[in-house]
Amino acid sequence: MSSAAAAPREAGFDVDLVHAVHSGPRRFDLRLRFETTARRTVIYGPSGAGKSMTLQALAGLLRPQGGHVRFGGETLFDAARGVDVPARRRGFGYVFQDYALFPHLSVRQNVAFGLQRGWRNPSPRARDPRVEHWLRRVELAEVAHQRPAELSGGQRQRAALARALVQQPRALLLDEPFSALDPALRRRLRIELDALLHEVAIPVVMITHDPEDLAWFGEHTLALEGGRRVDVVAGALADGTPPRPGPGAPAPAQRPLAQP
Ligand SMILES: Nc1ncnc2c1ncn2[C@@H]1O[C@H](COP(=O)(O)OP(=O)(O)OP(=O)(O)O)[C@@H](O)[C@H]1O
Repeated sequence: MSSAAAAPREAGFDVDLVHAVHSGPRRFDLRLRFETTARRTVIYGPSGAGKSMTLQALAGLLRPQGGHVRFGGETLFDAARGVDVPARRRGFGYVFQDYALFPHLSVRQNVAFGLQRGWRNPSPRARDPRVEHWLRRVELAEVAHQRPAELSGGQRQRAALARALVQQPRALLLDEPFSALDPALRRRLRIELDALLHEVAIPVVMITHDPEDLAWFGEHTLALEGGRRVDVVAGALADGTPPRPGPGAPAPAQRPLAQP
């Protein structure tokens, strides 16, 4: 269904970030270089490591002071050459930590917003087949008329994913996708997300501080601390598979999309 599914398998990131921020006497320096062609890259580290800054730089939501961001050989940002492709034109889906759904819009309008070019609200009466497809796919068709406040935490996450995926992104950027959920729900939603990612088959970069996310999704892991890559963070390896398998996770092919 998506052009994203046709993305070349070798499509990957080549990233070199140099960025410093100051807050009073405190200074934080991000110096991060990595390349990945993995389907699932997890940037893992404690609070304040620079994970959000990194993800925002990939998305085009933050303009680093130096370095470059390339995807599939295309330069999206290059400080030296003055290249900075706007976020909208990078072709990435972004799911925010708190999902950033519009509270005054229905679920259907929120998903349709992913297709908008401007800031006008999508019509509540419009029925775009791409929107309807994703509402069905993430099992939100029944609640499509409801507002985000009337959804469960899991449904809100699925609405945010649908809004990101409806635009047929060539990669998906996930900011701590489970942190807003209680622990019992996290496991179920990891299974759901895993199944969805298998289906859309586009590269995913996830940032997290949760070792369980690493175990589930860390095909390629970058451990980050104090704005730098490190070899080990809380038992995770810096450049490869996490040290232990998922928590009794079934094989991917057996993982169903859980019911709401
Ligand atoms: N606009 C800013 N001004 C000053 N300092 C900032 C700014 N944005 C981020 N920082 C600092 O930069 C560092 C990295 O922030 P970042 O949000 O990337 O961390 P993180 O790893 O995503 O943390 P968390 O897991 O808590 O979200 C932190 O020390 C933060 O306080």
